[in-house]
Amino acid sequence: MSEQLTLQPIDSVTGVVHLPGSKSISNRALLLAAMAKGTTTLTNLLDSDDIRHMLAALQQVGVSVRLSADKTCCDIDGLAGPLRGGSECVKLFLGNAGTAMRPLCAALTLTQGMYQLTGEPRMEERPIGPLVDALRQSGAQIDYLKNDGYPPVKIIGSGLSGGTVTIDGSVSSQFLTAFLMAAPLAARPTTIEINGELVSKPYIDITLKMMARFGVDVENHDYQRFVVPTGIGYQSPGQFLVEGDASSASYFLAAGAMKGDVTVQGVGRLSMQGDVVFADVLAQMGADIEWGDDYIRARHVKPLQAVDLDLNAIPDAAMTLATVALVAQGTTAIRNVYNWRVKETDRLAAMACELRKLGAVVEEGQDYLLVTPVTKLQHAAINTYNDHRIAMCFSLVALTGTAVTINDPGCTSKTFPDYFQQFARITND
Ligand SMILES: O=C(O)C1=C[C@@H](OP(=O)(O)O)[C@@H](O)[C@H](O)C1
Ligand SMILES: C=C(OP(=O)(O)O)C(=O)O
Repeated sequence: MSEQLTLQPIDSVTGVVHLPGSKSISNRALLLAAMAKGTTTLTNLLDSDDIRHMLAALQQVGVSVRLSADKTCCDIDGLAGPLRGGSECVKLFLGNAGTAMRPLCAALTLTQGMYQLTGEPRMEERPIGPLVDALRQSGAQIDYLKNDGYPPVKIIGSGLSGGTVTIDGSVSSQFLTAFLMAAPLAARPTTIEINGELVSKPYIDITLKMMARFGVDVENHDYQRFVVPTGIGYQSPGQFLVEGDASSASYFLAAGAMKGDVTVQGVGRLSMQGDVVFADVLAQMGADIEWGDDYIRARHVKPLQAVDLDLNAIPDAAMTLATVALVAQGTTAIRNVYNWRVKETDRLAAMACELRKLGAVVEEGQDYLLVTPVTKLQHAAINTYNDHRIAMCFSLVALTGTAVTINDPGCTSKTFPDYFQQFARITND
């Protein structure tokens, strides 16, 4: 039987949490630094499974990386161009890291090598078809090794031609992010047209800001069309500080809003991550929120009220709202989150199932979740489906006056290996 962690009811939470580095920024920074001219020193790099997979893959394709003993500081000697393969087929295992699988799939088409990209069983159920379709329009040779539209894939690098391509933006923004980051090294400039409504838009802002930090400016025509120049190539910015992870911040901010006073250090009003607006959601519910340049403080000052929101822009932090809803007055609606179904697990089904075990009243729609609390929740053992965010979200149940058992708490290693230690540090019981 896998490990379990039982959290007893928590009276209140107080304290300051120094956030680990952002997953989204860490993996983008590593790949951009690898293709850039010059050496980049990354600080506050996240040390977690997703980043480990990206680092290992980069080392397998010719990138020299020097990691500090605590693995949060990293020097990367850029290749001043595409990654490198050998004459043999290189097998890259990428776990369940979407931010490694999708961007590397695009970047490796620029090389002259041959690669197989594989991952955990769940990765084989997470789509990659829209990205492969777009890359093929630019001349890439990619084959599916098992099921059409899904990893594992085989890439025969031969470069990207550039020109105009169309990409489906309705399932994951990571497909567009991946293409954008590869496009500056194509033979000609690329115009990317978006089919369907682009989801998770703020992640594209992260991509564009980071590409700009590495010297490449992309034209964004209202998230419908992007024009990427060639010929400039990526330039190392020298030093690059990775912001704290705004999705990881959501659990601590939620805890403060529910029952105490918590400050997260490492993200604030200057953040490039869309997920910081989760603090505005908490403010709308009645929490007192204070913004600094690189901190956010959340305080409970009165009972929280339910909200009804379209959270397509912040799919990861939106999950946190599902457990905050357990103490809000009224029915909380989390809308337009269809793509929860294609992430670490089917998150709409999983959240609905586990919230019901606690006694909450839940309606699961095709792309929404309605959560209505009950006066007294019941203790339950929460299945986490190998989904770090389910484990972290349900830790908040301990703030409702009910104990909660988290099955397989170690699954937080995807993005936040010591989450439960950090959570324990802010609890007063
Ligand atoms: O680009 C990124 O860094 C991410 C984009 C989002 O995915 P989708 O675009 O698939 O929603 C998010 O859920 C994921 O955790 C990280
Ligand atoms: C969806 C997530 O991960 P990935 O980067 O693998 O898509 C997540 O971290 O919630």
